[in-house]
Amino acid sequence: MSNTRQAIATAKRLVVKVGSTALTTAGDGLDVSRLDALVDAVAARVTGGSQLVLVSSGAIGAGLAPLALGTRPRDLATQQAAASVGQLALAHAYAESFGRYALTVGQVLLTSDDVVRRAHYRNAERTFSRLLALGAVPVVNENDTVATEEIRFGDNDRLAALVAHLIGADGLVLLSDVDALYDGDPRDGATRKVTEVTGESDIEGLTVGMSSSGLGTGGMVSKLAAARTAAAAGIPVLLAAATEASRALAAADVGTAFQAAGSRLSARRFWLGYAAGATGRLHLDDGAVAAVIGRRRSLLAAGVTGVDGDFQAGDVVDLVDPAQEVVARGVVAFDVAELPAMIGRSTHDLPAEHRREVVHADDLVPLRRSRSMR
Ligand SMILES: Nc1ncnc2c1ncn2[C@@H]1O[C@H](COP(=O)(O)OP(=O)(O)O)[C@@H](O)[C@H]1O
Ligand SMILES: N[C@@H](CCC(=O)OP(=O)(O)O)C(=O)O
Repeated sequence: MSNTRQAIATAKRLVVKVGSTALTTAGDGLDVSRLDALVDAVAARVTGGSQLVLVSSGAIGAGLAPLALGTRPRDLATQQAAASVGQLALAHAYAESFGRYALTVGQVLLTSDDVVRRAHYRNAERTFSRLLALGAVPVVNENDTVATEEIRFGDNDRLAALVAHLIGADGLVLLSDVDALYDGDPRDGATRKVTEVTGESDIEGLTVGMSSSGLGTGGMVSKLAAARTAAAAGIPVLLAAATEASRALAAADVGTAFQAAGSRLSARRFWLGYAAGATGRLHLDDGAVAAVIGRRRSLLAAGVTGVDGDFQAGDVVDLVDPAQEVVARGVVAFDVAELPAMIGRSTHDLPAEHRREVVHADDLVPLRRSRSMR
């Protein structure tokens, strides 16, 4: 049994995310028997003393049949209408199902603003901690009915990773219709199951694709990204089939386990690296990349080769290497209009009011993949 599976089996605080494909079918909408089976597994952990947040997709899928929509709509307005109908059905089904165990559920519908803006992030944190302290099971989804194309998370895998860090979870379980990560899309024939991911070398060269069902959104791409985000932030992750939820929550040898990086990122650094929205980009030369990523130094104007976007001092920006890969994120100390006159110049050549770091090391989170997973 891996350490990761053991950590999840004994986690005191846990986030479990279930995908649309595990709960709904296009023709029939919500499948209450599958939902009940999931709740059986989850309720066992809660009655056993764990605090658990359930992130559940399925609102759009559950709204299709009642609205006589045959397949998942492509346009946002119809998706929002389906989610409006489906979320009610979903919340009702969860309340009934957890009720079998005398457990109370609380619905939490989040938009990306609730985590992207730091003050809202803290507010969401308080809501979760109060609900958990009161013994309720928070059931989370994106607030699809009001989310516009621009502000959407779009996939609940990322939302689940963000919530896991937000509540200080000791584990994240991603449940889907597929039972593990494979080295290629299992629909394409012979593939090898990946059971343990301990670092980048375990996922290099994998072919990771989109959803097969037409109901799910991000496919394995978003699951892998979410698993890596959580693991990099110090949270062990297990990806498994929803039909094996009980076993997955009890350390059985199922699914793909993602080992957590040694240390847990602080709430502020996690928010900065993974939750905040970047409003611009700073382009770095190789020397600056080495200083910022390798030696964890502040970014100086001398190593910046270009800027784009529309940002002000205090905003979050992406730091991009010469190959255009985002290697870090940080809080920029200057407005976009101030930087063109400064870039490429040594700090001592700059006027006194500009003689400081462009991004201070304390406000910078490296994202480049190294031996550990980021
Ligand atoms: N390398 C891979 N390993 C496993 N599944 C993959 C891979 N590439 C693509 N997939 C597809 O991803 C799907 C799961 O994603 P999705 O349908 O979005 O699930 P959910 O609704 O649970 O979020 C699987 O059904 C599978 O067809
Ligand atoms: N918020 C949407 C689901 C979005 C989503 O991520 O779906 P999935 O890929 O099935 O987890 C809904 O409830 O229909």
